Amino acid sequence: MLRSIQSSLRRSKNLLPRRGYSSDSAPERKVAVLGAAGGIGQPLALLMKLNPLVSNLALYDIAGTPGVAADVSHVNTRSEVAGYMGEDQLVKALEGCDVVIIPAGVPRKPGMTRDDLFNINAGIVKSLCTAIAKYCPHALVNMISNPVNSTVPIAAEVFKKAGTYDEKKLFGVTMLDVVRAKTFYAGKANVPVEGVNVPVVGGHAGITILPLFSQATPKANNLSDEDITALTKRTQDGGTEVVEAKAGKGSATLSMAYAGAMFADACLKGLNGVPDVVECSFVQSSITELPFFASKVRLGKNGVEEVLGLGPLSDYEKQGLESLKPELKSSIEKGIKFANQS
Ligand SMILES: NC(=O)C1=CN([C@@H]2O[C@H](COP(=O)(O)OP(=O)(O)OC[C@H]3O[C@@H](n4cnc5c(N)ncnc54)[C@H](O)[C@@H]3O)[C@@H](O)[C@H]2O)C=CC1
Ligand SMILES: O=C([O-])CC(=O)C(=O)O
Repeated sequence: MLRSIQSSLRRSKNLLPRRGYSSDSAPERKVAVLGAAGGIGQPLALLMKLNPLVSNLALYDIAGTPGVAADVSHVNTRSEVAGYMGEDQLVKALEGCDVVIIPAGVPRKPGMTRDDLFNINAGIVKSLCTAIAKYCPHALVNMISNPVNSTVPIAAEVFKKAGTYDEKKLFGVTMLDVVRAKTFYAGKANVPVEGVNVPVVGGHAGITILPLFSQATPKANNLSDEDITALTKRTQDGGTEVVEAKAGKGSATLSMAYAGAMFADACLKGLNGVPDVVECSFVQSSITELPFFASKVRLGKNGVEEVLGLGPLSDYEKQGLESLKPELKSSIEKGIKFANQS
């Protein structure tokens, strides 16, 4: 069973190392999941337990982690698993971490925007990042908690205040937008999804999510302008599609855990010196006038090695880019303001 999960993950996109070393020679890497007992946290914990690049897996939450950790720890893979519960144990969870993944916070219910989560999640992210600055200031931080367009700027401000900010080490996880764009494109273009690539830029909410289908590979000649508009809208509304289908029981958890595990795996590969690891992420950026922006990023031994440019855009995408800027700008400013006044 494990073999078949691992080989299907390997087939789907190299969650396991491709080259350079086997799991026996992979360096020690500690990964923490903060919010590990939640809807995303639990399957993400399992997927990180399946990743042979991880040697220590720390599962932290305000409640429920002993059970999740005991359960996941029985899986016969490389990493040692430990559960930590409550603020007193946060230091132990964070000490020595190479990568910290944060899916802590409340999810949406039907009718809510991601920004409606700000009031609760901003405080959670702020306090977790304060602890990260103290106990593992050099870790790569993978921010999943929404609204990502604001929680990443909050994290940056907290780290700046603590004197530990390194823009190469802070990532908003927008991988689920890429996962969705690939799936929807493959379905519409009728091509095998395994070989599909679609960059998604901008941010992670509604129209700030801008999939660049003009750059999708393999090229599909069977898609009309209407198809591209529909694919764009479906990618932008993918989160809402799941929120509505779950009808009050939360938002995407399983697909998010998959996307989060893929992104953390890319970060670990970069840290380990695997060349040419490129994924989309919401990072500090100068490719537009906005201080944070999602785009393709090359990952390396220090985190972000290079923020890649947008590449050629279609007229439709150029329009989308201009339309998203005011909303993204105000979400970024909201995060910065919160971090500095509270
Ligand atoms: N970036 C993205 O693409 C996506 C982001 N999300 C976001 O991820 C977040 C989590 O979603 P779910 O796992 O579905 O929610 P959930 O409610 O199932 O789980 C959240 C977990 O966070 C924990 N938590 C709350 N405060 C905490 C704190 N101070 N320290 C540690 N843990 C804490 C809770 O105890 C709970 O176990 C939400 O904000 C959601 O909007 C969800 C899907 C996609
Ligand atoms: O839609 C939500 O609230 C959760 C999320 O960010 C996503 O699924 O993309």
